[in-house]
Amino acid sequence: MAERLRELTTTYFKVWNSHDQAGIEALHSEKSTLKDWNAEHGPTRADVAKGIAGIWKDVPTIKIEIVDLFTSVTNTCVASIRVIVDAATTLKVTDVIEYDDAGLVVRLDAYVAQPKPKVLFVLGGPGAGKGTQCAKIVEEFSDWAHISAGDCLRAERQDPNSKDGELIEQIIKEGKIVPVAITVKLLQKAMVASKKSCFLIDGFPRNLDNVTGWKENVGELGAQVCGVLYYEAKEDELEKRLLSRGETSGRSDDNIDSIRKRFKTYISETMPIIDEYKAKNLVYTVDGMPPADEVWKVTQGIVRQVEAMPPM
Ligand SMILES: Nc1ncnc2c1ncn2[C@@H]1O[C@H](COP(=O)(O)OP(=O)(O)OP(=O)(O)O)[C@@H](O)[C@H]1O
Ligand SMILES: Nc1ccn([C@@H]2O[C@H](COP(=O)(O)O)[C@@H](O)[C@H]2O)c(=O)n1
Repeated sequence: MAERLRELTTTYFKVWNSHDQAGIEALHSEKSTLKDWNAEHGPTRADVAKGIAGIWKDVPTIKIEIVDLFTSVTNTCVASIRVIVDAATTLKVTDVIEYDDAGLVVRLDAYVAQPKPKVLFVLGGPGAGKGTQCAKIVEEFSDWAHISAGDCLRAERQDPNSKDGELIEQIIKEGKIVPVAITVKLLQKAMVASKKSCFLIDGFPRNLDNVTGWKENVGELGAQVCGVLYYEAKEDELEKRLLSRGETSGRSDDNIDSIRKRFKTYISETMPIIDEYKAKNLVYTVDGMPPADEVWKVTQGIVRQVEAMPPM
């Protein structure tokens, strides 16, 4: 039975790829249905074939590749397939195909996997230019949203109804890291609200607790982490930048005491995380010392590279 189902299914996709309407009709039983994420055809084979021919007409380049076939003692074959729409678009689809005793398709249900959102973590010392570069990215690349963990926490602190506001304020002033249960919830809320497909998660993950919290709450099912965009700059330059920003930012941590505490936290808690990602070859290191427009040229190239990565 298993071998027969494999043969029938392989033949089915061969005919499908030849875009032969009469050929595909002949592989369906007289009473046959087809349902996918977009449409429903049947209950006759002529109607199903007409529906499939409509897809070929709309997308003449469309092809299907079999990834895997699953069989059992039933007369149903589950096919994991790749639907190659064009050079830029491939869909991961699972077809559940039920055959009759004559080997004709009586029912085909197709399910599409939603591509996972792409994520770039953005790290670097305080004042390294993360926010400045992220703002440029979202201006140039329309699929991307900039979500700053620090901004999320500052907004939460401002919310008079938040039970975490006071704790966040104390921790930010001390240059320490807020428990991830608070931060990751805010990040997820911002991701959902943005309706974008690619995310710059700025200032995260800052420590091991952040890494664990991301894995437990978002994880590999929730996002495709494409790497870490890491801005490297010297501490004395960063101190100058932050003191200058502090003249107008109104941030309670842009003062010399908090700045020094933030550096300490960065060295002891964030650097080891960056090193871990480096060991996994996931870090795009950018020299953050030159003027912002020069840093941008490098940043731009990296985002293009990440955009070109196949979705998972
Ligand atoms: N390449 C650069 N050269 C000089 N100044 C810069 C550069 N990039 C950013 N700045 C300035 O430095 C300050 C800090 O930049 P920015 O806010 O982008 O850093 P950040 O890494 O997001 O900081 P934080 O982690 O504290 O939020 C800002 O006043 C910004 O205008
Ligand atoms: N993952 C994070 C990010 C930030 N914080 C706290 O916010 C402060 C400001 O962050 P910026 O990225 O805007 O500089 C930071 O010093 C931390 O106190 C955090 O706890 N967790």
